[in-house]
Amino acid sequence: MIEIKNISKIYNENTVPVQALNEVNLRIEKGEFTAIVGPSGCGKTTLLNILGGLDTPSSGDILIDNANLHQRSSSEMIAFRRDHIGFVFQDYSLMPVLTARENVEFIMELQGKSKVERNSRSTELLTAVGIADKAEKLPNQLSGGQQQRVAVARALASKPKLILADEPTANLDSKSTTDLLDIMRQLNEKENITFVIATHDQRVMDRAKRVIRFDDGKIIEDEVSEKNQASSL
Ligand SMILES: Nc1ncnc2c1ncn2[C@@H]1O[C@H](COP(=O)(O)OP(=O)(O)OP(=O)(O)O)[C@@H](O)[C@H]1O
Repeated sequence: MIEIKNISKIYNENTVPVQALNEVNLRIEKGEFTAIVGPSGCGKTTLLNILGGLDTPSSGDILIDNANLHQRSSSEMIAFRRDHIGFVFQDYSLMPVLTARENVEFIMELQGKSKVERNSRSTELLTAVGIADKAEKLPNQLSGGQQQRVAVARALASKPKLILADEPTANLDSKSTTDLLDIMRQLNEKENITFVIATHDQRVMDRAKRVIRFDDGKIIEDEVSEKNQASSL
C-alpha cells in the first residue's frame, strides 16, 4: 500500500545542514499497526510529515496505492490529505472554539457533506471512542485523554485509509493510554485502517503489530510481533 523508496531529507535552514532521513526504504501494507521508534532527533516526525504530505523529501519517492504522493499539485495534495489521511498529534490540536462534535465534523464540512450526514457520522465516531456524552463540550472542558479521543474521532471523519499519529500518548496517563490503544487497535482490526505511530512509549510498542526502529535517519531494526497480530485481540 505505501512504498517508501530511497527517501532522504536534508534540512538546509541552518548554517549546518541536518540530514534527518538517509535513504530510507520501507513498505507498509494495508492494515498494519506499526510503531516508528528511536531516540529523539532520529527522524520519526520527519518521516510522518513526509508520509502525510505535510513536508517534501529532498530525494526519493513515496507511492501510496501505486500513485506518487509528491507528484501532486498543492491543491491535489490538500484534497488527498483531506480525503485519505487522518492525523493525530501529541498536543491533540483541536480547535478550541469548536465543540467535540464540531471538531469531528469540520473536515466533513470541507468535503461538502450534508448536516444530517455529518451529524450521524460524528455521533457514530464519538460513540466509537467512548465519549458520545461529551459531544457538546469544548476542548478545555475535556481531560487530555478525552481530547485525544476527539482527535482520533476527527482523524477518522473522512474515512481515511491511513492514520498517522505523532506521539499520540505522550501527554496521557496510563489508563487513558490503554483506552486509546484499545480504540485504535479495534479500528485497525474492524475497519482495516492502517496506523503508523511515531512514539517513545513502550506501551504503544507493546501493542504494535510491527516495530520499526530508527537511528540517525536510518532504519536499524524492523520487527513483526507475532503475539500482536489480529488473532490475539
Ligand atoms: N524544520 C527543521 N529545520 C531544521 N532541522 C530540523 C527541522 N525539523 C527537524 N529537524 C532536525 O531533523 C532531525 C530529525 O528530527 P525529527 O523531528 O524528525 O526527529 P524525531 O525522531 O521525531 O524526534 P523527537 O522524538 O524528539 O520528536 C533532528 O536533528 C532535528 O533537529
